[in-house]
Amino acid sequence: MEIICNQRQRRIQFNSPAQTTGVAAVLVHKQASKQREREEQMIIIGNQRDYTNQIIKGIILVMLTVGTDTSSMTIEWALSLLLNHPEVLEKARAELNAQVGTDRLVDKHDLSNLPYLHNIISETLRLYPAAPMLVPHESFDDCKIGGYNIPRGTILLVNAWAVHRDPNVWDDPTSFKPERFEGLQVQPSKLISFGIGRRSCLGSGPAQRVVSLALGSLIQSFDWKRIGEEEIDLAEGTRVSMPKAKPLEKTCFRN
Ligand code: HEM
Repeated sequence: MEIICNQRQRRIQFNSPAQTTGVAAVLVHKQASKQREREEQMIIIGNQRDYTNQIIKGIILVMLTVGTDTSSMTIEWALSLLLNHPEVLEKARAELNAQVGTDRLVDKHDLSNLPYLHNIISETLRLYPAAPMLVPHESFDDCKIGGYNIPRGTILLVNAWAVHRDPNVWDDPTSFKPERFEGLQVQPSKLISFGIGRRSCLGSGPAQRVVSLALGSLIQSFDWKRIGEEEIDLAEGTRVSMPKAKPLEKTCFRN
């Protein structure tokens, strides 16, 4: 991260062609123009906060860390669920074959035609939210939640995992049923894998697209009939080892 920031700064210093795509480039570029204006090492956004080198690096590191584990974990859970629900996998494959065909991998233009794939991802995020307790929030005023008086300044955790498995909210909550989302506009307060409100996940749109593309390509590429063997083929001759599908409930939270 240090290297990226320094390199961007050097480019600006030596008047290299401005590259203003990518978060690092945009932030460092803004910093440099303000720097020239104010001859200081900081930029002020909204007169509220100084964005120093350290803060820029922090922002980028947070984006990288919160964006990678969450997405890869969701893809892993989705694969695991598909391995244990071959009928769902077959339906997803049929949708991909019909909408994308078999001579190329899914791309971003296909995503709007793949509702069942989206339902699989929603159902995966419902059963295995990557952030089961979201992130801690602090009440900025006295308030009442579920009949409890919460004083201002209390750290609050939201148990998304429990909301997603609440039988008062979902039918047959512990079963993996992507069909439950068919033709359904889910209330935002029911499916809160990306949080809710002003501090909800900034990357929810891109994250859903990335997960859809990765999962769709995997479904297309795997030689699914051979699951259970020690190794299976991915597209273009890559081989990966593949453990036999195990019952999921042994590895996750319990109600
Ligand atoms: C499946 C993938 C992801 C899941 C499940 C997820 C989930 C979440 C959750 C639960 C929160 C906290 C919301 C709250 O407490 O109300 C959050 C915040 C955040 N997420 Fe994600 N996230 C994902 C991917 C990403 C990606 C790809 C990025 C960006 C590259 C990203 C950027 C952020 C940021 C910046 C915040 C903080 C927002 C704020 O505090 O205002 N996330 N995410």
